[in-house]
Amino acid sequence: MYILGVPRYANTAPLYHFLDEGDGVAFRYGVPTELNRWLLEGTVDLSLVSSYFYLEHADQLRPLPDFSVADLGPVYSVNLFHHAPWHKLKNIALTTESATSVRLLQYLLEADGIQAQYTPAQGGLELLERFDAVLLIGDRAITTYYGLLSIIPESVHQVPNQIEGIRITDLSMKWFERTRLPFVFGVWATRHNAPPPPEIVRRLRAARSLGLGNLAAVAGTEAQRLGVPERLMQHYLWNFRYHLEAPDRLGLATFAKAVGLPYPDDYWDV
Ligand SMILES: C=C(O[C@@H]1C=C(C(=O)O)C=C[C@H]1O)C(=O)O
Repeated sequence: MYILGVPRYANTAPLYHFLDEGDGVAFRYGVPTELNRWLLEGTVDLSLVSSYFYLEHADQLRPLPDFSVADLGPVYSVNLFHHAPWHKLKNIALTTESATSVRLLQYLLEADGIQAQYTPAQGGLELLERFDAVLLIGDRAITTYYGLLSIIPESVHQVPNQIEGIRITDLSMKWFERTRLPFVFGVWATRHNAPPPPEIVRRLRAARSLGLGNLAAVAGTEAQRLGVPERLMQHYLWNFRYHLEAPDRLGLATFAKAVGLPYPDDYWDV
């Protein structure tokens, strides 16, 4: 049985919604930090991994050439929630689900000359009683944001970045303001010694085509699962870049350089 590591997030549903288990393929669900670990351990064969984790373990992992969770500008689900202004942040609670966004946050703060203390913590906005800021990603970031919004704005230019004294800083937007590049949060990888079977990659690509071609159906399912309006989920999903195209690779290379890691530029030829 070939085991696929599947994220538990709405943001990857367009890739998996139309992918069937069976015919030699089984799913194992987890959050990015779990998937990262399982891929390295060998308990999954092909998986989404955090881009930062991939860069750190490029001696052992090689990505598919054309799969990513990336975006240009806002992502809406990698959010720092905080009361104090960005430049005053000292004491930050970090999601335990993410490798990439934790490193991205640290980079962005240090680039602005801010030295903060970081504490892994589980929870949501209640952590703001003990910390200056809390970093959330994925479904939790989306539902937390939605919980603060009293209306869904008509235009993206009306999405508030401060609600009832809580500031919402979108880390991908911050990255864009600094670099003018896309940000790659996740790639799909296998271990060096285990090339991806072409038939599986073909199935993944076919599922992605169906998912993106039928995005309203995918968004409908995910909106219901998370209890958010379909219109919000549709916009959230069509904003992603799922093909690791040249601008995304440039963004990834720039992130590697920013965090002092080599960028291998080495993908499976599949
Ligand atoms: C954009 C997101 O991307 C996810 C974030 C990841 C990370 O930060 O390590 C890894 C994979 C992505 O699916 C998100 O969950 O909000």
